[in-house]
Amino acid sequence: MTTHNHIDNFWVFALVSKCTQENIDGYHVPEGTTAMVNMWAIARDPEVWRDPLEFMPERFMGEENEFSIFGSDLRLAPFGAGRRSCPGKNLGLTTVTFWVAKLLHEFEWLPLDDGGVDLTELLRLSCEMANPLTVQVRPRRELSC
Ligand code: HEM
Repeated sequence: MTTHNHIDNFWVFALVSKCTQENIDGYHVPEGTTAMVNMWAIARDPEVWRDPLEFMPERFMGEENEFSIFGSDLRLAPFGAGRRSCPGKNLGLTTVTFWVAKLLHEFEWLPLDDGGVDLTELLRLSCEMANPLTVQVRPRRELSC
């Protein structure tokens, strides 16, 4: 199913998950339909996020701008939502900074060419790098086993 509007997508998800009706915003949704949330579109919608294309990490700070990572605020759902949301979210949240710090601390990351990092996107089921980043990784110290 395609939707003409990403806000619709937002609501389609909420309604389909209740499985109570077949006609949503003029679209016929047959029973058993798998509905995907278009997070890419939601994240770029100025009706959902102020200046969506601006790099503003502070938008996620403070109570006023706080979003729920636990699935009740679908503007951002890094761990999914609802009953099948990620059971590892607390482990992920508490350890992801550690893993990134560990990788930077233990290894030197060198580009394979001088082309820089190409952030061109390739939108599939998730948003991938169109040209994968290839790097050479060198341990910063002798590894002991
Ligand atoms: C930053 C780290 C992580 C992110 C961003 C992440 C994200 C996700 C997402 C988006 C889903 C799909 C949820 C849905 O279908 O609505 C998922 C499912 C799942 N995740 Fe994670 N995850 C992370 C870490 C982990 C960890 C550390 C574990 C286990 C130790 C884990 C175990 C699972 C499992 C078992 C599912 C399937 C749940 C189900 O289908 O009922 N995840 N995760």
